[in-house]
Amino acid sequence: MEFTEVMRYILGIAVIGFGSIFVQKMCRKFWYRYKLRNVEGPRGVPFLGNILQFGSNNADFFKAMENWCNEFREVGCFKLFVGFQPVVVVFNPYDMEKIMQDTSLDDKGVFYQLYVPWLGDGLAISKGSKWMTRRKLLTPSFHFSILTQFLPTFNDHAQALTKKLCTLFDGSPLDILPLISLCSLDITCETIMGMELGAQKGQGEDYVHAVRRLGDITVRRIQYPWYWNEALFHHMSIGREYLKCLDVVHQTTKNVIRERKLESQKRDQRDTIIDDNTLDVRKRRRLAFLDLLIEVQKQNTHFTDEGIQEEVDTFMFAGHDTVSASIAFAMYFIGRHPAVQRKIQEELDLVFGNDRDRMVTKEDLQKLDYLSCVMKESQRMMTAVPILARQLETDMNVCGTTIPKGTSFFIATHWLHRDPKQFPNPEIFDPDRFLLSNSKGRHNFAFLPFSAGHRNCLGQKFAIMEQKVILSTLLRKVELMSTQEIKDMVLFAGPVLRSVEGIKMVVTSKNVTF
Ligand code: HEM
Repeated sequence: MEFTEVMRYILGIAVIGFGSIFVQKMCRKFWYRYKLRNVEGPRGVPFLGNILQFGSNNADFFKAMENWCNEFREVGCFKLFVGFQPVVVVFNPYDMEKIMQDTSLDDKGVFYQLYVPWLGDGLAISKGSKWMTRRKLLTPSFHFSILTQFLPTFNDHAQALTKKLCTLFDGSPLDILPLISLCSLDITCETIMGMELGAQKGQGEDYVHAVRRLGDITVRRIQYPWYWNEALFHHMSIGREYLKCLDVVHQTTKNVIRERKLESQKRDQRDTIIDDNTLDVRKRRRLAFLDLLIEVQKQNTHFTDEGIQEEVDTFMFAGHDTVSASIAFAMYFIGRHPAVQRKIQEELDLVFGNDRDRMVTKEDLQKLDYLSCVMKESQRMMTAVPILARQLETDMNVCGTTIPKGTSFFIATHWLHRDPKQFPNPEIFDPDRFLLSNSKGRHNFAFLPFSAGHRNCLGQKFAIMEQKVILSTLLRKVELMSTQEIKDMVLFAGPVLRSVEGIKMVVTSKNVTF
């Protein structure tokens, strides 16, 4: 056979191959369109679905979601097509309850697969027996009584942050988020990984930046199927940037693991903490999260280095980016509402008296009720993880119809939290709506900043404790003022909620010494 004939032959096979895949996908899409005919949604175009309406960046996508959620507010759900993939966006409490309580709905789906190069098949992404075994293993490390052992670490880094904010700020508005991220990264590294990173002292900025870019780029990939193929993606400029960031992040976590393993070997030699082969709960509790994984690996050869790496990457990310966004937005709202700031101050005066330096104790945490309401209201207005995803493995009855298996859900908690039936005047910041007396009659699934059900946030108590310690330390020493209007904030999810211009604030020290 001549060369041109061979080429023609190969080309023919390729055309038939791609053609049949294309026809198959089109038939599948028509089938989904038929099955989802009772769910309203914006009109898309053939092949691309609604992709062209997503705009050219993550902020445009967020705005498009906002407009659609407003348009379909009455029904509380709508459908989209991301290329050939059918998606139902849900943001009403009734369907939320069904989704969150269905323990068989375990698959985070095609979109979360794009997080795998970064987070591996760790706790946030895995499913089935792998997820269940790991969740069972790790849950005791997040019990309230264990977390209170971290209070000295929370306090130390909260005080370092306060000092930094007081010295850096000179009366002009500055973006507070980068400083809070470094503080939160220090806390995550020390409490979860058992290692001092020194991010507030200048280490780790490259890690924080790389995590941000990985998040932004992954959300971008979710919107555009032409970024989904790994091999092709790695040859694009955005893909090359992604790989560089991946390297920074994985090198950082590998170093942490290496150091802790060395430490563990030394400990074994000293034969102090772990003195037999049974990891009973009491002993687990004395171990940092990463040390626990290392000890488990010693006794279970199936638990590989890769297994440790994916959990470390998951917790390093989940533990710092969400918390720092939540704290920064809470500071923003406090800075915009002087009356709220005064009320917090009164509560702090009651709990701490004139003592602006005292460490926050677990008893203090339980007394800071108004601060809790402020944190909740801030999470309602600016939901740190604004959209979650799932994929149906069996048909499910939601949105008043049967949604066929294979459909993805976008669980849009940011817009769930703006339901005027559950939160009258949802655009008004009002912490009092979370007072016990004002919460009566509200649907149990109307407020889900940490998700709910079996896949809820494992770090919820950790996050609340960290936020309370940082805010109550900070607000005893500084006054906050936000100059930015909320309506001027351009928001985007990457995957944690952020503002394009950062969160600009004026921080004024209350004439205190450090
Ligand atoms: C304010 C801070 C935080 C918020 C708003 C938040 C929110 C969430 C949400 C909404 C989910 C569900 C994600 C999904 O279903 O796709 C989740 C899962 C998770 N979060 Fe958090 N989170 C926070 C802090 C933390 C912290 C501090 C840690 C750990 C130290 C953590 C660890 C996790 C893990 C491991 C999962 C996956 C749980 C599973 O699937 O079993 N989170 N978080």
